[in-house]
Amino acid sequence: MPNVIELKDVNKIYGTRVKSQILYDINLEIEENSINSVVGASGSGKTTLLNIMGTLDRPTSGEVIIDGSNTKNMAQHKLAKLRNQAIGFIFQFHFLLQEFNVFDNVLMPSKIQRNSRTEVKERANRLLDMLGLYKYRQYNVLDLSGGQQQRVAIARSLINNPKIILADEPTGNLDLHSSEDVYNIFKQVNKEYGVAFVIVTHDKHLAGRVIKIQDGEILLVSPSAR
Ligand SMILES: Nc1ncnc2c1ncn2[C@@H]1O[C@H](COP(=O)(O)OP(=O)(O)OP(=O)(O)O)[C@@H](O)[C@H]1O
Repeated sequence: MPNVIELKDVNKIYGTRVKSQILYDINLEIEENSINSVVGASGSGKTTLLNIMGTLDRPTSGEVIIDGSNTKNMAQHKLAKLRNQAIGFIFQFHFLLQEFNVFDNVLMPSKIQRNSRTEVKERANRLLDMLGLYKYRQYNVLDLSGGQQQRVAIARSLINNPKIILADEPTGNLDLHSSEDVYNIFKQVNKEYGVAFVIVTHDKHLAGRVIKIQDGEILLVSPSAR
């Protein structure tokens, strides 16, 4: 299987005067169509790692290759385009726009791309249908439950047909039932759309290959459970 993300000798140091190294020599490959869970104690560097994988943050040294493109010397606007095309993001707090309805929130990341409007709208409807949200299309996002709001965020992350979804504690704010719902949706999306998932989680709901981080280093990588 080709890799959709490759990290080569990635180090991350925060601070200029007082330096604090957060990641040490990370080498990691994320295969197309795979599910990966990133676990580790609080402060071990999980979010930093995910942000670097998503090109939201740059490593201090090392290389990040996204879908075959090395991002090391990539101009900011090219990087933004690659990120928007290849990666969908899901966060613990969904960051939905409260002044827009469900449908428009799902469409939001597609505004930057030059895709056909009709196609994008059809895709949004299909995703909302798959996620059991079609009848809420016109609702204001504030009128939905926490679990439903997170499902809107999942639909939004899929609108540009990404190869990769990066999810940072996507169920951190949800009850057990809604959390199970989210993981089942991830498995379904992975199967139907072939999207690779990297999920930072504290949950017992580990899915797929487990990547354990300790003090900024990869402690172990389990084989894929699939
Ligand atoms: N922008 C920043 N500047 C300086 N230090 C930072 C910055 N972002 C994160 N850190 C530090 O890096 C370390 C790792 O943080 P990170 O958020 O990656 O950990 P985490 O494993 O995701 O933790 P948690 O499970 O609590 O979310 C922490 O000590 C944090 O304080």
